[in-house]
Amino acid sequence: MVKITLGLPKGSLNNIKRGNTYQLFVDAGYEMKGYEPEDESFEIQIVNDEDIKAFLTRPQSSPVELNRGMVDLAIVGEDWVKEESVLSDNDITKLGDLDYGQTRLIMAVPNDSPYENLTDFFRKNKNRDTPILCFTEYPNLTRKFMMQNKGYQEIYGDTVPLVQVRGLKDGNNDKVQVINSDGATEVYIAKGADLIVDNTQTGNSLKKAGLKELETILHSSAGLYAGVSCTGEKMEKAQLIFDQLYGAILARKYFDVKFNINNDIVKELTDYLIENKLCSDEPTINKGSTYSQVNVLIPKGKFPEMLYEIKKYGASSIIRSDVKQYVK
Ligand SMILES: Nc1ncnc2c1ncn2[C@@H]1O[C@H](COP(=O)(O)OP(=O)(O)OP(=O)(O)O)[C@@H](O)[C@H]1O
Ligand SMILES: O=P(O)(O)OC[C@H]1O[C@H](OP(=O)(O)OP(=O)(O)O)[C@H](O)[C@@H]1O
Repeated sequence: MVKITLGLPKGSLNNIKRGNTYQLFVDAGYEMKGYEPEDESFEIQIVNDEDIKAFLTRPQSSPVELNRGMVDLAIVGEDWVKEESVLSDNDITKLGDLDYGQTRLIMAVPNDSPYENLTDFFRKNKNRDTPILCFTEYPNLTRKFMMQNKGYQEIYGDTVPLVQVRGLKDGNNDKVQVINSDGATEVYIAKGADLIVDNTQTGNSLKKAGLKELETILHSSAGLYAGVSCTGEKMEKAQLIFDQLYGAILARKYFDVKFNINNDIVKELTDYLIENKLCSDEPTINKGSTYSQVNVLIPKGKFPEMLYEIKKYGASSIIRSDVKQYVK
């Protein structure tokens, strides 16, 4: 089988508190070396799947690498895929969402600012002499968002805010400037910026910096994305990897429950479980001489309700286990 190259994220998406990609792979049945959080190596070994060649990648670099065929597949936040594709179409295909790394990209100002939203901000700053400064790691999305704003259009028409990425400048409206930040973005307000655009998750960083949200630009979470070089057999393999990862994600939401019930009550109980969606398709029944063992897969949140009800049917020897994989 052909080898597939996979970019695995460093930073927040491999942080035990924020988005533990390493644990996801372990839960999905992959044996990994060199990707333990805070002890990552540049090359990562997936010991029990030699068809995958994995590299540690900064999420903000993954879209470029996917677009240029440097990696076939990558786990990356949707925010970075969108930041990369603002100016031109890309050939990145989303295989699916992985249900972690949830953040919002927001625009923020100091807590004591008088602005209600970005339109209000532009209107109230209409006559100032100095340029409006906005710092962000996402200059493309920020500029696009500003240009779509009603207040911006009223004052600056279809001019393009100046974007500066280090020495490189682009745009024709130097009254509104979007400047690239490489991190610790919220601190720029204390240093004189008017606006920042940054990710928020718990809201702690904004609170610490004394900032409030003015606008939400987008919601993001981690996903598995395929690049231009991921075709044919590689795409088939990519799909299998997604199914395996998603199986582990789905499994986290379910319990595997077994219990014994008198044979006389099996029919009534089966109807109850199916009607109340307390099993996937139907309960598995293992019939004995007097008692049957019933086995169901149920969403975790439904367990207390089910326990209460099956006790009324006389259930005994109730066993609840975690599920490692659930591929529907
Ligand atoms: N606090 C957070 N919680 C969960 N996910 C986050 C958080 N901050 C950023 N992310 C997501 O993690 C991905 C990586 O973010 P990004 O590379 O900007 O920062 P980082 O994790 O600090 O990495 P680095 O230290 O390499 O800059 C992005 O897709 C982003 O949406
Ligand atoms: O809402 P919160 O839970 O506080 O998370 C949001 C913070 O997390 C990220 O920063 P990170 O800590 O990765 O550092 P950075 O700003 O240097 O990228 C992001 O850029 C925010 O600053």
